[in-house]
Amino acid sequence: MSVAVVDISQADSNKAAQELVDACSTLGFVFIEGSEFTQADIDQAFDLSKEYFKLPVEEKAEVPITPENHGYSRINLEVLDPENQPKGDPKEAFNFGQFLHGRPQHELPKFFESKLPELTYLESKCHALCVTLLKLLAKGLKIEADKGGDNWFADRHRPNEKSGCIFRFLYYHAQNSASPEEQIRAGAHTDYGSLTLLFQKEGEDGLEVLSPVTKEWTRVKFVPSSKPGAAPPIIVNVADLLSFWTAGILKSSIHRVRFLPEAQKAGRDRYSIVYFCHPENDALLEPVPSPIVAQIEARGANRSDRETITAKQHLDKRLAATYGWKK
Ligand SMILES: O=C(O)CCC(=O)C(=O)O
Ligand SMILES: [Fe+2]
Repeated sequence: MSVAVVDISQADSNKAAQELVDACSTLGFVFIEGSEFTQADIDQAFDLSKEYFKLPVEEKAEVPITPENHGYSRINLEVLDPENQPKGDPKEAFNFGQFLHGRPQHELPKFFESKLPELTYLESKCHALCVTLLKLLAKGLKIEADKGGDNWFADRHRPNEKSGCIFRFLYYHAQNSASPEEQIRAGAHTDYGSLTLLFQKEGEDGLEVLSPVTKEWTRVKFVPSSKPGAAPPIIVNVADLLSFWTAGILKSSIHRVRFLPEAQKAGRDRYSIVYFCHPENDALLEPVPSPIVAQIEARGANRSDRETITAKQHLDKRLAATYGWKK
């Protein structure tokens, strides 16, 4: 099963909405073309990330990761798949919490303090793209106009309301071991929020999705840009809350990062950049008023007798499991 490419700049927004819902309800991963991102934006983001990871560890670790999931995560700290990967993932990361009034609401290493305008620009562009996609998804799910219509998800993702959104730089070190478990760089997992944007570089593939349709691992290969100056198509995946909200119609698929033996042998590094979009903390995870979702609900999914929790309550539970924080 290959990953569909959806052009969100096409004139017929109903067609784009339908294509997006089709991709999100089958593989749960899709390439988005026609966004506002330029190649220069992407280059700027990766340059910043590389400069940071090159710093001495004391400088990177000026702000270590907190239970809120903000800060520097050293190699092997994150355990995404504890059963198969008890040692943790061989990767480093820096997570920026939601940007409000031009900065994340937590301390930053000095290096990032000096880069706030660039970081704010990139983060807000990521959030804006997620809102555009959430509007298309609401359109494709035919959410009733008098219940919020195309804005139903967007109204629960307002940029200035507190949320668990995370902008993340990732660095997978070269590690030239051929053992199969060392090829797995990010253990199999699903994402916690509503939608995830993923930027990867040409020649640094590695992402694999477990297709809910074929039950096989599918490689998400880099797709080059088709328009000069535009960013290459951006990988977007459905995360847990959007799946929960739609009674499983949109698929939050299991994925992982695995280096192929060639990349492993060549001792190649990999950098990726991820934006985890989350709903506002107080958003209730109640079923969306879509006739398509209602049909599934009638068959028993997301039963209404289940307690309705908020996005924040859901996130706290997931983080406690991933980093082993005792809550
Ligand atoms: O680095 C990647 O390509 C994927 C990372 C990922 O899935 C995650 O951080 O949740
Ligand atoms: Fe992920």
